[in-house]
Amino acid sequence: MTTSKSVVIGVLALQGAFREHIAYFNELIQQNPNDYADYEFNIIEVKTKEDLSQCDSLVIPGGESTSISYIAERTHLLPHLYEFIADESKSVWGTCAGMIFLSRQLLNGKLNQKILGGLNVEVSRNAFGRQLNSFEQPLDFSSFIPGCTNFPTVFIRAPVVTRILSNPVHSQEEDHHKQGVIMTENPYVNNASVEVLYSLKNYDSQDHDLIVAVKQGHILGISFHPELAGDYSFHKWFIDEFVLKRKVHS
Ligand SMILES: NC(=O)CC[C@H](N)C(=O)O
Repeated sequence: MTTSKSVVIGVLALQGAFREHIAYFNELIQQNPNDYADYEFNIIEVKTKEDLSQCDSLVIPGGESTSISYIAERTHLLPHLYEFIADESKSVWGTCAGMIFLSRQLLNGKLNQKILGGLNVEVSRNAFGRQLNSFEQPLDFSSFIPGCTNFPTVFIRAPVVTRILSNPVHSQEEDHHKQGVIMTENPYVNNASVEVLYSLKNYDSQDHDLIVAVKQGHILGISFHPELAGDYSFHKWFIDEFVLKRKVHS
């Protein structure tokens, strides 16, 4: 008899679209029994440090990054989140507000908003302006997700990555003297290199590219909401390329 390996994926359940992520993971695991025959998955809500301590992987959903930060602080979860994302045997995925929460520097944070660090990037919240508060666009992610040529992305008051920060940290680039710029208080610095997975090309009036998906070692950050796409490809790729690779190698 073979015993299956237990894998726990936690979804931070303080605020935002955590139920949708949990449903997507459960459905895709059910629909792909052959791929996951060796594993027993448990997808759990994370609200406390006890929940977090069970997890091999953590997903931080979209929602409102200020609320997620304030609740994490009020419930004393922040130091445990700092520690979790610094553990490179784990995998971490932030979507939309979750990516904001994982950044090392935030251009337009709210007063006392905290960020976890982990991704050596600068992020801007609500970066698409009023008329594009929310939009949907099919994108070709096949350069990193095999066969995923037409993923229905949903952007809702979405952030973008405005800068890749250098490593080690140079204090002069951190702009902490500028009003509204928030820096992480987490001492952890991710030493893997930041890979830009996807940019929207020539996006604004000055033809800038807008970075909407990045990977840095064990951490993934994306600007949009894959748990509203009606397509499990992104969740499957996260399990296959992040969760199981880390789990197997740890
Ligand atoms: N859909 C989202 O997660 C929006 C993010 C939100 N604008 C924030 O700042 O947190």
